[in-house]
Amino acid sequence: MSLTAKNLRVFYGKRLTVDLPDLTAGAGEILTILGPNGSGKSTLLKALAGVIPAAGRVALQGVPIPSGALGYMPQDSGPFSGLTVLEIVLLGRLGRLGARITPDDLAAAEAALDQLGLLALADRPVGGLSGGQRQLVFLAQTLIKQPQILLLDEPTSALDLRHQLTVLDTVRRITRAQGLVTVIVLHDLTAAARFGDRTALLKEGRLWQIGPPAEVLTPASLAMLYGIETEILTDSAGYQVVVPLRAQTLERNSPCA
Ligand SMILES: Nc1ncnc2c1ncn2[C@@H]1O[C@H](COP(=O)(O)OP(=O)(O)OP(=O)(O)O)[C@@H](O)[C@H]1O
Repeated sequence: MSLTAKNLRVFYGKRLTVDLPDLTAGAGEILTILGPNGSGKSTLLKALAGVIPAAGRVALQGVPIPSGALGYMPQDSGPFSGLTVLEIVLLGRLGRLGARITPDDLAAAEAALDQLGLLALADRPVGGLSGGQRQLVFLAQTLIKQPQILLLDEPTSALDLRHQLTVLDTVRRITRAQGLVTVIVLHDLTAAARFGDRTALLKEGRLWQIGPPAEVLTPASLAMLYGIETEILTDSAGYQVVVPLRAQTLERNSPCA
């Protein structure tokens, strides 16, 4: 099973924001998407998820992605209702919920909450949670869909270090065990090196480099992409650790300037 995108192009007005001739991600693989602010990462993920208009073709095994096969977690999951954590997570099964919630639905929701350490919050209104807790709740909602394709936009941006590890470990375990195609937008280069099988570097909406993290996350590529000097170390498990040393001066015409 593989996810393919061919000639994917997204325009905001007249501006070509994402232009990707060819991108493939395989089953059991985690593809991380990296790039500076404004380089088009979220737009690419939205186009893959089909939530914004895009030219080109996105397919799972050669056919359009069935909606039930897709688990997409956007960067912002608000606005927040008065629904409880359990209710929000159950909404992830909306496509399968019948006229009533079955014991299976409840068991699946509780298992997803338990997996992310959220069971104690089950009856709390989601609007009263911290940003990190809400991020975990919406991840649980995405996972309970049991999708074949997992598209996660900065899923750990609000999380403390323990929860970052828990979430990325969980996502990796599920990806491997269930043969999911997982695409994650991240800003954390070290996390991308540790949890990604391949890394795609986006530059001004184009796929600038793609490959195993050890090949694409080099001081030279990071200097060109982000305008930073870095040192790349290796941790005791053999993963790269990217240490930012200093930033070069931003150019006036950089995408985020
Ligand atoms: N709805 C929109 N309408 C018009 N332009 C948009 C819209 N959303 C994003 N853009 C622009 O498209 C470009 C890419 O935005 P996108 O959010 O995809 O970048 P990103 O790489 O995810 O950035 P970040 O790292 O800051 O989240 C930016 O220049 C942004 O200003």
